[in-house]
Amino acid sequence: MKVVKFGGSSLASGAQFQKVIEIINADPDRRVVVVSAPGKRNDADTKVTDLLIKYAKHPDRKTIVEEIWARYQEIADFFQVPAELLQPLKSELENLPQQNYSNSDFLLAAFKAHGEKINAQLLTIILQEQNKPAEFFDPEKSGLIVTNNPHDAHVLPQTYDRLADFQNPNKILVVPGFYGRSEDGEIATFSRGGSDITGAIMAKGLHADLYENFTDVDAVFAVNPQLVKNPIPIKLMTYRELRELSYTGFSVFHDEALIPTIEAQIPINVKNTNHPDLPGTLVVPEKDFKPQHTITGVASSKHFSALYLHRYMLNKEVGFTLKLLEIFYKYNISYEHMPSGIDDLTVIFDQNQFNGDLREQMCEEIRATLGPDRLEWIDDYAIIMVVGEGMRNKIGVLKRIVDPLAQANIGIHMINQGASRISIMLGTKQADASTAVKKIYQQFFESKE
Ligand SMILES: Nc1ncnc2c1ncn2[C@@H]1O[C@H](COP(=O)(O)OP(=O)(O)O)[C@@H](O)[C@H]1O
Ligand SMILES: N[C@@H](CC(=O)OP(=O)(O)O)C(=O)O
Repeated sequence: MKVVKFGGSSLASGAQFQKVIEIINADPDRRVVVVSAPGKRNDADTKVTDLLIKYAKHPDRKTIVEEIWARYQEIADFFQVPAELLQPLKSELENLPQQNYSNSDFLLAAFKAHGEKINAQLLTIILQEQNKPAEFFDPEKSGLIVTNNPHDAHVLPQTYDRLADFQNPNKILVVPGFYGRSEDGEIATFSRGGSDITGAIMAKGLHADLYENFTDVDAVFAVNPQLVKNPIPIKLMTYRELRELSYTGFSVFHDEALIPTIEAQIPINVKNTNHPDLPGTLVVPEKDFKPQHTITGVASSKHFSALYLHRYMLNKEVGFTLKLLEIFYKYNISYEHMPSGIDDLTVIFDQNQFNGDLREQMCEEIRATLGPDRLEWIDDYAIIMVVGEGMRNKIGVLKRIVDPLAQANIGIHMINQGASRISIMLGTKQADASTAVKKIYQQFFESKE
């Protein structure tokens, strides 16, 4: 059995829905279909999820509801869905402001989730009208239970016990991606792009043989195709390679979605809805992989800040890092990386965690508690990740990475090699990140060296 997930770009219009239905029909093993909300039809378009966020903020603006509904109506018209079958979906959208929510964050989460919920119900209706045994899977009623974080929920283990009950070889289960029911009974979404996570949860919970993730590109490429024209497609890669690259900017697959598939050792096939006959990218466990290139891919992410701390004899001081981590814990801040020297420590954070004067307060407490000789906050921080199982045991890889950066006059603030045996992480200024990625890609995939 295969779980298939279709991203927003694959479901952005009636014509795209038609391709999706052909893909489902082409393989009887495709029995669990996870859908995103309608995405962009062109560069100037707006994703339905973003329209729903606007709607949540201005629930009395009729024009926004009309704009959202028009997206679904266009799809329904393409398939000539009878109006009476659509009315309940339209009412569900219109009645969102009248429902009860425990606070404004859960209200926003519920509005966002309805992009997927209405799309899944619509696809179910269209398939049923075509005499297919489609059934809507309701994450709230069916027990896709997640933590109480309204916009960054995580699946809870009890979900997997319940999902096993949904195995049915005679049905096509249509599942809205992106959300679940929180422990307290409200809708909570995963982080943006999180329908990939739902697909992975369903694949693990229903013991799929393969998780097919359909999107709008032919494969996962060795570099973001928005940075380099026609980059080489990756045919085969490992879970951990994709996880490191997704984490650092390969937005084609959500980094958290790797976890359930790794736990269940289910291969992932990233494919293009517009060219379903192409093989796409197959993501597999390390045991099934033999590297073809020294590096598999290179990515960058620019949303980081760094805290630099200097204190002589740091290496001899028992409990320094413990106290620092306690302060992060108190302020509910997670950190991404912590490279250190004998008297120095750099802590790299996701910038998006710091609102208002939180950063100032936290730094003040660090000063007061730890008395560093120097404390510096660096807002302009990007991370470049060079990833490849093939880098292990190869001599001179670091030289090949840093040479083109030196030639391009790009300063490197940090290098972290060894923690993850299959990646080298570099810190640069945000303005240098894209050029650095292009130069590294050229070095490994275009130069003859
Ligand atoms: N290395 C990469 N390989 C392929 N696509 C990438 C890569 N890095 C970023 N992307 C972007 O990811 C996009 C697909 O992801 P996304 O927009 O989330 O699709 P979907 O709507 O299917 O969920 C592509 O259109 C591409 O611009
Ligand atoms: N619709 C949600 C979830 C999602 O996964 O979307 P997409 O498959 O279009 O990336 C979002 O925009 O974040």
